[in-house]
Amino acid sequence: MAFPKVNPTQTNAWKQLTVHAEQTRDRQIKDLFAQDADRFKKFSLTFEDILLDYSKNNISDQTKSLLLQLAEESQLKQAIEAMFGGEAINATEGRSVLHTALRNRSGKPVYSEGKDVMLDVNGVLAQMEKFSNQIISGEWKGYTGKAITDIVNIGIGGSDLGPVMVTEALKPYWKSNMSVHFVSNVDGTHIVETLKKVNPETTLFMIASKTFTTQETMANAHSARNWFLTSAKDESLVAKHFVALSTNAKEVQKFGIDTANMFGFWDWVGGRYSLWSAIGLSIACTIGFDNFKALLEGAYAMDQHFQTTPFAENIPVTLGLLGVWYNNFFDAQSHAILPYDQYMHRFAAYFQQGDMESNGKYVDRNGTPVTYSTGPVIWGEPGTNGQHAFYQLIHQGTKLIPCDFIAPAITHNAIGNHHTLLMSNFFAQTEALMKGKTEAEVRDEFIKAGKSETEFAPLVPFKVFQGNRPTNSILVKRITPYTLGSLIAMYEHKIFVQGVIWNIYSFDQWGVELGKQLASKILPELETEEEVTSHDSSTNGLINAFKSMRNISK
Ligand SMILES: O=P(O)(O)OC[C@H]1O[C@](O)(CO)[C@@H](O)[C@@H]1O
Repeated sequence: MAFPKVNPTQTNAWKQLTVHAEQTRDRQIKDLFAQDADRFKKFSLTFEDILLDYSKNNISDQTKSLLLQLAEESQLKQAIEAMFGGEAINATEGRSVLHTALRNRSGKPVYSEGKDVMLDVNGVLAQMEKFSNQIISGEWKGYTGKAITDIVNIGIGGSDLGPVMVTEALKPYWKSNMSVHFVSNVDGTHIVETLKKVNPETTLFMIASKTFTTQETMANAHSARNWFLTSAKDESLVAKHFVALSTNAKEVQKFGIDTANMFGFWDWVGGRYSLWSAIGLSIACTIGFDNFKALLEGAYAMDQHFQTTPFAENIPVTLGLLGVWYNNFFDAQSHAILPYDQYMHRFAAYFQQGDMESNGKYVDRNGTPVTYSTGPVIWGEPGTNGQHAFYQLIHQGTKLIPCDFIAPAITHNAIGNHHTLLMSNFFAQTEALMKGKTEAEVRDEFIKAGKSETEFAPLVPFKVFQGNRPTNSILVKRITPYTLGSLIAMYEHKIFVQGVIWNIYSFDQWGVELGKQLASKILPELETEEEVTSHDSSTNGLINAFKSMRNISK
């Protein structure tokens, strides 16, 4: 049975949190530390090699217990059971949500609306294992008998961002004879620039698309096929160089890929949750199947933690509730993800889709517009680059931006003292954001530097930091396939927790449809030279200006 639809604002916890937020708005996090020597111990959690320190937040025991009460009143427990139990919780698409089944390493069945899906899941994993071994060992040959050296994954959104993020994050695990490239944008530049780097004799194209109808992906796939055939000349050779990762066998066949070269998945895998499925084939062929399996295992371990750990010690639940606290009671509009690990440079971009496509909804599960704020804007860049770009606003701007700082204790590249330098910044930033710098401290600094009152007085206000900016620190031992799997699953479940509390459907994405519909209406209009009059004056004006600009003879 589906979990109940609870309007969060009608819960007792929400009402109490509203009052509590008013009373604690000006509370200083640094004072909370001064009052409690055990604060770090109290507000940090460990899971295997992951430490979450959430003590640098504007929370007390009372805040935590009210947030936990909100989770209870929102029926989060039932919602978690409904998801893992394969209920059709993606109601607007009539589907269950079972990316967790893709990494179920328990050997136990998982049911999607009554049917065990594990036979199919394990079947595709076996197919991926065999294939990735053939590619990496060089046993799979291209049309001139040479081994594959380059993989080009053609996909967009969830069929691109996950594989890009994971292959980048796990670069130290790449097999030495293999390179991977990603083409997503329909802008011809993306495919053209990629094709310049590869050789048709040694390149394998993975056409990654759940639906196999996505305009961008199909356009890129056709261009890649034409480019390949210019060299190979013979259509039958496509089989050696093109595979499909999809749920849609009919469209795969229509494109000309033999279904023997198709790696399937199912409609209960959301695009933005699909890197664990056949969509992860580019990952498996780059880091090897053993490492891909470790990624799944790390995610499975986090799934277990999420499913079985009491909410008070549950990492995704804690992160989700903290996000709700700032989003709904402090008007925070965005949330920054800041990995202090260069390899994780696409992590924030990955969760931009993961979070914003999931929780960017203004209609609740009853079909009624919500009266409260839902998903935040997710953004971020790796430290320390972000420090020299946008941290100014986080430290001294007018907006509250809760941040997650993520860093490994052990680097994959121990060169000089780089990692110690990096980590000193990691620790300093969260301390600075929390403590700030008072006027008295600023004045004291000037005085110690020998400056006179008349010299420094005008500068004082600019050098004050209010502090009290909340952060989570996520410290991991090392970024391994296993730990990365756990971290990704951690954020996936955080998103789920928030979607449940906001009473929205986190697993559909109707908001991307309107633009697609209008683009397909405009496309034929761009293919003629006729003046366009069917739109508003701005759109007409722009289209007509474009037509005249592109016409070089005019
Ligand atoms: O895998 P497909 O079907 O090509 O879809 C790609 C992406 O398009 C979307 O449907 C909408 O942007 C995403 O949810 C999805 O990840």
